[in-house]
Amino acid sequence: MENFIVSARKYRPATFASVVGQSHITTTLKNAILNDHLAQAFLFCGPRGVGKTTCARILAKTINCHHITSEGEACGECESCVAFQNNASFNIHELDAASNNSVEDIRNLVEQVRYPPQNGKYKIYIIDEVHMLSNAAFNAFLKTLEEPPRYAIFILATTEKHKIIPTILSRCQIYDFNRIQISDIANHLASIAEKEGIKAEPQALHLIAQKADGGLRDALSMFDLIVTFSADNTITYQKTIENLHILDYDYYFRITDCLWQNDLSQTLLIFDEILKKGFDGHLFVIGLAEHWRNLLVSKDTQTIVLLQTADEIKKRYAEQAKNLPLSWLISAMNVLQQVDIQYKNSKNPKLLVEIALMKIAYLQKAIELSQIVQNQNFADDKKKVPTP
Ligand SMILES: Nc1ncnc2c1ncn2[C@@H]1O[C@H](COP(=O)(O)OP(=O)(O)OP(=O)(O)O)[C@@H](O)[C@H]1O
Ligand SMILES: [Zn+2]
Repeated sequence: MENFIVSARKYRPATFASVVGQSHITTTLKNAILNDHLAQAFLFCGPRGVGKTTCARILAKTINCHHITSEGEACGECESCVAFQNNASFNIHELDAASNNSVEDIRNLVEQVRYPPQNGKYKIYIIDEVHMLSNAAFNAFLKTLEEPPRYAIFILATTEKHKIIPTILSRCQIYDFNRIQISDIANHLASIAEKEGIKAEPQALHLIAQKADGGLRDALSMFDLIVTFSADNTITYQKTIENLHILDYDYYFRITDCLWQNDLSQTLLIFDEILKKGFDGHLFVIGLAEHWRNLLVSKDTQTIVLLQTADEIKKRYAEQAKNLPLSWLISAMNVLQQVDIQYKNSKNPKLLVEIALMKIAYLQKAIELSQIVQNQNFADDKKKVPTP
């Protein structure tokens, strides 16, 4: 049987151009390479799995390439590039500071820095999770970082920039990596699915992208998980919600319809069904609030761009949003927001949500009633004879 290679490894970008969603960084790096304006110490900051190590490796490969392209990319064919691609280059050293954070580990690294590269121009040292280095290790490293030999380049990476001491920060050029946009992740997954001959429903890929919360590595792991469970090489919406234990959008659409139509009993039954399926009540409240936020942005042709979901679902949002007045949506969201705040301290959170749903189910009646009262008062005022 063919060995299964996880997608995150198989599809690690080999060029700056194939890095998703970090063009502010890749463009700057390419320009620095083309203008021969490289810093000697970089700090790559940002959430997990967004391309920090990937960019560090591409940078390492590119600056040692013998035929850098006019776009600032490595040629991928020269001796140095081939060595990098086969993990056989002596010019790249990676240290995971999460597990090698002692003074000894850093001393070994500093010792290596003294030897110039035998082939190629630069030796690159990538120190991942650099915030995990012990204080003593940091101090042992500072001197080297301050006066590195000309051929040495350090790329420090961290998910927790605030833990990096100012003396290190001030010596590095700092690059902040973004969380990757849902649509960019979904498109990337779609292109991988195509290469792998996997049929994937766009809605399913959007769902994975949403759940990944901006991290491409996490998105790829979820993608692999669903493929593994799928006997027929397909990724459907249904399989995705089951595997990732996500509440089906359909519940939010249905409960919103019931609430708007004052159908309290159906609303409570749906909520009960959701809890019985093992979903958390608080997550349901947050999910419903998000659903209404999506309805709100769908009401306006300008804000609809803020709706990051598959086209099919977009149509459904637009359809539901059409029937719901803005005033109702805003009042309903206010009620829900109170539940969100009170949920954690409530002794009976289920009842808290039920009461909120009851209030919302009668919101329209309350709005109508207050309008009737207002109109009545207005009519009464008009009838009043002004006092002389
Ligand atoms: N921006 C991106 N574009 C394309 N693929 C990406 C990107 N970010 C992450 N990946 C995928 O996720 C894998 C892991 O990414 P990488 O190791 O570069 O993340 P990282 O930001 O260094 O994460 P960590 O902080 O956990 O070390 C890559 O092999 C690649 O498949
Ligand atoms: Zn090359």
